[in-house]
Amino acid sequence: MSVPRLLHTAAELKAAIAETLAAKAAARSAGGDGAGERKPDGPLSLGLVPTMGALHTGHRAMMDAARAENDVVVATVFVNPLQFNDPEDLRRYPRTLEADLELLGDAGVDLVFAPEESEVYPGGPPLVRVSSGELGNRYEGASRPGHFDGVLTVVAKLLHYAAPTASPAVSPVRYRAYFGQKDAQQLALIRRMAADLGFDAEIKAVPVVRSADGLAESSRNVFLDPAHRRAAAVLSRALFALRDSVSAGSPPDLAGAVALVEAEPLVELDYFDIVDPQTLQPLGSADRPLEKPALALLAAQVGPVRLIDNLPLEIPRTG
Ligand SMILES: Nc1ncnc2c1ncn2[C@@H]1O[C@H](COP(=O)(O)OP(=O)(O)OP(=O)(O)O)[C@@H](O)[C@H]1O
Ligand SMILES: CC(C)(CO)[C@@H](O)C(=O)[O-]
Ligand code: BAL
Repeated sequence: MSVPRLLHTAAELKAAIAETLAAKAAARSAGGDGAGERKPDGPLSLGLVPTMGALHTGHRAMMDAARAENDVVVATVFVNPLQFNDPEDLRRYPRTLEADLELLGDAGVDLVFAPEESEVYPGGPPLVRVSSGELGNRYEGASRPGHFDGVLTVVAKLLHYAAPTASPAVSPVRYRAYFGQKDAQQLALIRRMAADLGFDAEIKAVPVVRSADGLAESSRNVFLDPAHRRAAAVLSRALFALRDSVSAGSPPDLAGAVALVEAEPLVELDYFDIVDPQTLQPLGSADRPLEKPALALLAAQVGPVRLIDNLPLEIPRTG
């Protein structure tokens, strides 16, 4: 296991990125960069993986994806107050930096940026923020007002902090940023932000990692007691039942999937819908099979925890 370098300020991070890229470039020209599948004569690459810490196997999958594709991997650990609409949720959010650093070291991450709040927001909450627009007001945004403006604002800042700058020694550098498919609306919004505001980073999605009972891994799962944890498994069961009906060529049985969740007394459903994966516009009708690939997405309160989950719905191939 290697020990990643821990940086607390944006200036330290910039310098460490430049240094690490220069070392990779030097190792390459000396003929021993260990680039694996990457072309030794192609551009160097940097992968950024933003997180809020309390890392689990879902985060590990993102680190592994970034490690496999890039010369330098940077993870960030920052519980962003701007995206919390509920102060109690922010106060109790799990913070486990020591264990996180172990996981990140094990995953071969090069640099970890774990800033204080005063580093990211030196003048207090920022006046100017990224607006998530209409796409940020639906689903999660309807239940967590301001959440996605807070997410996009911090992601924009993190993308700036970690952006590799070209130098005579290191030029050019490919820039990739990794986000989990579990937060489907967040992913769609980050893709839109990158396109609409002209960010250089290529946005990469990592599939949802689930535990053996189907529950999507999430940092907040630690707050589920055994009964709520068992009950929460109904969410993925309902998603998979819906996907099976669609794969069989039937109209999506959304009402059936909702009924399955509603039969579980410890689970209080917030929304369950079938949407276009990019625009999150509702799709599908109870009378006709789906005409294009879609996403089933849901959120529910399970005891003290708000859980979200989603599953792609592929239309069956014809012929
Ligand atoms: N089970 C998972 N599979 C794949 N990616 C995940 C999973 N859980 C989280 N991620 C991704 O990890 C990144 C960081 O997420 P975050 O640190 O908020 O963790 P989290 O488990 O989603 O926590 P919580 O939902 O409790 O806030 C996000 O891009 C998120 O989509
Ligand atoms: C992308 C993110 C790290 C921004 O704080 C957060 O929303 C998360 O962990 O999904
Ligand atoms: N992964 C989503 C971050 C949040 O719930 O604030």
